[in-house]
Amino acid sequence: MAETPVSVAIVMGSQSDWPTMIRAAEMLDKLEIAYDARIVSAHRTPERLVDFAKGADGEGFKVVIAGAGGAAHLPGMIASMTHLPVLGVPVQSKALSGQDSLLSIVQMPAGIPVGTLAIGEAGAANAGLLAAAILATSDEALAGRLKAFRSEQTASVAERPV
Ligand SMILES: Nc1c(C(=O)O)ncn1[C@@H]1O[C@H](COP(=O)(O)O)[C@@H](O)[C@H]1O
Repeated sequence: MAETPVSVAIVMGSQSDWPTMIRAAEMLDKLEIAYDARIVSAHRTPERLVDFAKGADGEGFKVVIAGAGGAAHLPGMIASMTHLPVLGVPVQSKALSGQDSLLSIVQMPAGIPVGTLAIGEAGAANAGLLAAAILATSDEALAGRLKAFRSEQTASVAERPV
């Protein structure tokens, strides 16, 4: 059987971002999308960042999910070096509760977009779902799994709280 191509890269600025970014990974697992998770930092590993961003297309990735906290330059720097869609997840920082992460990711200059999600775990989960939605535009089986996920979610919401 042919191996599933690894179509999503999940990158994060630090190991400490993983408890947030694992929510994206869990969503991709649920939808049977193969991914590779890596630590890449614009600040601490600049050469790794350049190699990753310039090589992402060649590696076969179709979507990049990039999470970072604080002075979160990672998603924008990746976006500057690849034409692949980049989904930015603002990781909740201790000092400013992720407001810093959000503003540094969302305020991109026109010309280099980063699709910015909400702060924290909900944003990471939605980044996984948005990556799935992008891939589903050219993958009918995945579109079916995404629709099934939505239906199950709808069915799981009770009509009354008690
Ligand atoms: N924002 C960035 C970048 C970057 O943007 O390249 N690299 C690391 N970081 C962030 O620094 C925070 C603290 O990192 P540590 O916990 O390792 O001190 C993390 O949320 C990480 O994403």
